[in-house]
Amino acid sequence: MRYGTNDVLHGVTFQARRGEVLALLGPNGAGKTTTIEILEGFRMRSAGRVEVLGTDPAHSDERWRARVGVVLQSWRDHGKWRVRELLGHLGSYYADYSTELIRRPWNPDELIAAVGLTEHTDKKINTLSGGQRRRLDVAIGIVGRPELLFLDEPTAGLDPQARREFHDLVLHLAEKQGTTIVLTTHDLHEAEKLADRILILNAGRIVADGTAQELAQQIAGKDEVRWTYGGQRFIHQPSASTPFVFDLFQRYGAAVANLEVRVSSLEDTYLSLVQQTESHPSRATGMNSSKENQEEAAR
Ligand SMILES: Nc1ncnc2c1ncn2[C@@H]1O[C@H](COP(=O)(O)OP(=O)(O)OP(=O)(O)O)[C@@H](O)[C@H]1O
Repeated sequence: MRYGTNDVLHGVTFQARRGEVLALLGPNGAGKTTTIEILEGFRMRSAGRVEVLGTDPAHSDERWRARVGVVLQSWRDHGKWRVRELLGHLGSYYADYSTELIRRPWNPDELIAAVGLTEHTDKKINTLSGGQRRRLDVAIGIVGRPELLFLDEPTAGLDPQARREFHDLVLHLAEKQGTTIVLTTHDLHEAEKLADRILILNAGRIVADGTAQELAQQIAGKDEVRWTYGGQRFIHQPSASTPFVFDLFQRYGAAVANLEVRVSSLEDTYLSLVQQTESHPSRATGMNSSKENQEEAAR
């Protein structure tokens, strides 16, 4: 993707599998929204090949659009409509695309309950709070029971309870309804909790691709063991913390006090990957762990 003379995506290559929750992480301006807008068919790419549900989104039709759900970063419209009225209306566009397997649209009352807006069914949209509005955005995105759902920072502005309910909804859609979900987020815990696979983008390049555990393994030796012995404080970063701690106790027994083992978190991995590729941009593709990407790099 190029804006004017500015290349903002460079060789971004990945695949989302059916029923998978894929999270795109990356600092501000990394290219997450641009990537998903290209996949949604909202933005024309400058070059490259894209296939979504078997179709190039740049040449998609209504039938394809009915199978895709989109929750944008912000969407302000229809302020005077009421919640149920708007969902009923938007849902009606999907009725023609109902199939034996996927009944479209989602019943408005069931959908409203699923996103936790039952108390606000008859409220005008411009009277909803920011978080209630975000729940409605999600309802609008899934009203057509999409096979593939794009969520751009879906939980920004949600309170902890709404966030948890939203997580349950995403897991339900993926596990029970087989919906493929591609989401962007700045919340690493959210990515870890929801995503089967995480892509980290930095400055328009994929710098990592794998499960949270695989990404953590790429940054080896980051566990931190802290303890005190004889009144002195020690900190060590062993390559494997369990044998290290075992050895520590074998040597010093109960004299080891205040023991803490801090296992490297996705946040550590993320920061480390982003910092490494900032100082050594050429390392970016080498950090890519997915098979497809390694094959792509080899080609
Ligand atoms: N319409 C546009 N014209 C020119 N440049 C753009 C346009 N939209 C985005 N960009 C640039 O493309 C790059 C990627 O932006 P994008 O919005 O995809 O990032 P992001 O990872 O989604 O960021 P954020 O986390 O802040 O939402 C940025 O450098 C941005 O300035």
